[in-house]
Amino acid sequence: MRVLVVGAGPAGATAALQARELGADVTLLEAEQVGGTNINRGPTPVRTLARAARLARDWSSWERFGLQGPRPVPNLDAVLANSARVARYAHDKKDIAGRLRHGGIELADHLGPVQFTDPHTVAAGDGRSWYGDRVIVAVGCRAAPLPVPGGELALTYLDILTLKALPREVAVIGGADTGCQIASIFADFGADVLLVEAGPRLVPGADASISAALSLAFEAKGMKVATGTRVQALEPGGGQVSVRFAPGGAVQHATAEAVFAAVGWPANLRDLDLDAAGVDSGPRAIPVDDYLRTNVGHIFAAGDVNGRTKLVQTARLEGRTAAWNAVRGPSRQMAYAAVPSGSFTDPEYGSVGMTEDQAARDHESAVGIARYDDLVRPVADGRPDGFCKLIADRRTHAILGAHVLGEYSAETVQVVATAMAAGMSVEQLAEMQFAFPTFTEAVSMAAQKACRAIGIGQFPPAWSYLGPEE
Ligand SMILES: Cc1cc2nc3c(=O)[nH]c(=O)nc-3n(C[C@H](O)[C@H](O)[C@H](O)COP(=O)(O)OP(=O)(O)OC[C@H]3O[C@@H](n4cnc5c(N)ncnc54)[C@H](O)[C@@H]3O)c2cc1C
Ligand SMILES: NC(=O)c1ccc[n+]([C@@H]2O[C@H](COP(=O)([O-])OP(=O)(O)OC[C@H]3O[C@@H](n4cnc5c(N)ncnc54)[C@H](O)[C@@H]3O)[C@@H](O)[C@H]2O)c1
Repeated sequence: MRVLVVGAGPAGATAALQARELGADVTLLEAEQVGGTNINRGPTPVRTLARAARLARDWSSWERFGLQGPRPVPNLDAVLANSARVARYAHDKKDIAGRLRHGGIELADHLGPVQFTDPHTVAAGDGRSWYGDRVIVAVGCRAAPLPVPGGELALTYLDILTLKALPREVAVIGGADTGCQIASIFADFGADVLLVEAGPRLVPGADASISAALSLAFEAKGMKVATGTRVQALEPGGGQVSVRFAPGGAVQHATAEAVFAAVGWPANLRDLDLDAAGVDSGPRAIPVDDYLRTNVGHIFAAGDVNGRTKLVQTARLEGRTAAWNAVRGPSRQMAYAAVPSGSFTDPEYGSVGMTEDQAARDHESAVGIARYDDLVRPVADGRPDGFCKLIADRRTHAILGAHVLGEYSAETVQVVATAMAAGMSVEQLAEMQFAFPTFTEAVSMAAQKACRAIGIGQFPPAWSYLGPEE
């Protein structure tokens, strides 16, 4: 069997490896460089940048720890070179392309966008074409343009990696995961930051408690946050960009040296010519069934392109699942109940499973909240602002979700994700030992509190908790 995989990000590269492992002849076609958004442009270099910004900001806490010294000054060229170094690591040190080829996968990269010419054939601009008995589309997404007058003046996350100087005033439009990340990085580098989100709260898909706490934390470090207001226009003037928006209905103009838009993440469908393959798509994604099949049975769509969850870890698992179903027939379904995710904003946030509002729709739920300042480690590390909220079903005691704001959020929710995947009950989680002193102890405390709310388990208040019980 011949399997064609289009796009070599985490979804496509994993799909190719899995299909090859199952014995298929595999061709992997990539417009640019193996690694996709993940390694080349998005999480990997931007996370490295966030680390530099965070180190710069940590200077403000030195005094509390009895340390003295001048404020560090970012050398932007060196900061960006380090981000590029980490992104290159996967290519230079791990040699992903070499390993794919060594594993027997025919890899054709730097092709420019390829397109369908019929339901089994994909062609590149140089005239070459490839046949597949099965085709896995894994072309990912891109930053949406800002659809307002002057929208072309806005930069995107891609432009951060080629900046020539750190802007002193930054406006970020779109306050979901990408926008919050960009805003937080520039704030930590010392810029004045305005963050504008059309929805009623930052990160509209997050648990409401995370959105509220994140807004407060951003404002506490000097950022301006405007929610419930859509940017209406951008205008140039005097080397700056003026941003028009209308919080509460009254029109306001803010100026910034640099404006970044993070207003959506539609799929890379433009160049694919899906019509030639008979594949139905919406404007932003290719719909798939639980086996990741499109409406055309032998064509699958994995990763961001199918619009389900837009995360690296899901892209990888969807790549494996699509390849399995392509080679062995539709026998593996995707499940999304325990997908952990986390941001590298300052403060970080992370989540897994249902939000409290979602849980309340179908469950009689109980909530346990552990505050970071009730634990030793966050206080010792000078990061006492944060919490872990754990949601459980009162009747079945199943763990429904967890939401964490503060240091190491993504690592902390991973513990809960593992417990959920293992089918543990909330009391089993509450009985577990957690290493001391760690941030993950928040999970233990939140689970014990959820048990107390349900009325199970007879847990005493944690011995180190000295304040009044809520
Ligand atoms: C700034 C930023 C930060 C992020 N941070 C995180 C994070 O911390 N954690 C997380 O889990 N996720 C994060 N994400 C999301 C993550 O990058 C994506 O979910 C992930 O990369 C999706 O993998 P994919 O394989 O579906 O697509 P991609 O990684 O986008 O790969 C798709 C590949 O297809 C290629 N391609 C496109 N069109 C064609 C064509 N016509 N022909 C051939 N090839 C084509 C592209 O060149 C690309 O290499 C972040 C995204 C951004 C933008
Ligand atoms: N750390 C992570 O895991 C991470 C980081 C970045 C992105 N991602 C993923 O990538 C995907 C894309 O995220 P994203 O944040 O780029 O896009 P998004 O589509 O999730 O959010 C875009 C935001 O822009 C707002 N918006 C749209 N038009 C606006 C306007 N005119 N004015 C003000 N606000 C406006 C929307 O209300 C929305 O909240 C998401 O699924 C996300 O989970 C993950």
